[in-house]
Amino acid sequence: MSTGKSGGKTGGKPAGARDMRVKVKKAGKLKHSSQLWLERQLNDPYVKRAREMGYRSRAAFKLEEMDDRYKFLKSGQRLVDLGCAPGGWCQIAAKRIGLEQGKGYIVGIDLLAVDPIPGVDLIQMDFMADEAPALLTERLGGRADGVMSDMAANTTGHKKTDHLKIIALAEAAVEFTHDVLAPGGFFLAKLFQGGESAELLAMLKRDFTTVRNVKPAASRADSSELYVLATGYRRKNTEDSGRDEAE
Ligand SMILES: C[S@@+](CC[C@H](N)C(=O)[O-])C[C@H]1O[C@@H](n2cnc3c(N)ncnc32)[C@H](O)[C@@H]1O
Repeated sequence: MSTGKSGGKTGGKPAGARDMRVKVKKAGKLKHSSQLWLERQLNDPYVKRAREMGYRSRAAFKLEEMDDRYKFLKSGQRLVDLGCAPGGWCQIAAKRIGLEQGKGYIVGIDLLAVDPIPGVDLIQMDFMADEAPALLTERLGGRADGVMSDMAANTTGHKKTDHLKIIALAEAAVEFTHDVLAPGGFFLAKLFQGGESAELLAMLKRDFTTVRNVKPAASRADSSELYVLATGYRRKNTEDSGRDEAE
């Protein structure tokens, strides 16, 4: 397993960013944590850059940067985006697979409503709902070339609980991936550093040619957020294996 630190200092600035910190005065009923959040947003060069470039989230830069480095997004791919709101990853992926030129397909799912993105098929639903995997599979109408998950459950502030919640989401994403991914496909998911990831990573190493941990520069340095990128899917899909056994 290699840890791909994609260039530069993690949580650094995008090219061309200037220093001019904004401080938020304690206003009325604003809680201290909200004040800090607002201050961080106002001073975050990626937030500013995302606004300038018309990206819906600073997360867009994470996908852009990971793909610049590992080149897993390709023209004409069929992709699933789990936890897609507000749509930054969909925007980047759409450009890179040529969606506006009629190439490829993206289906995204989120608990939250997402404003339409040209060509992207959007579903508002809990991915953990029993019917979600079947609905996504039906919309895909065939194998996927990549499954991406940036899903993050609301944090409780309790580190261990938060880690277990994100692992549960990632495990469900892996299970779904086994049902839909085409041979050679990729899986990209958000994880957080912590003990429980080891088993998940071992599972992925069995089924993919290459498994990497990636911390893009746009991922805040003070966060334990980490992505796992698995490429070269080599396991037979559950559906196909079942068919083989029956034959
Ligand atoms: C960090 S945001 C994703 C940002 C997105 N990649 C972008 O570029 O705009 C995480 C998303 O995961 C979604 N999410 C968390 N749990 C989910 C679940 N069980 N089903 C569907 N979406 C979920 C949240 O609603 C949230 O919008």
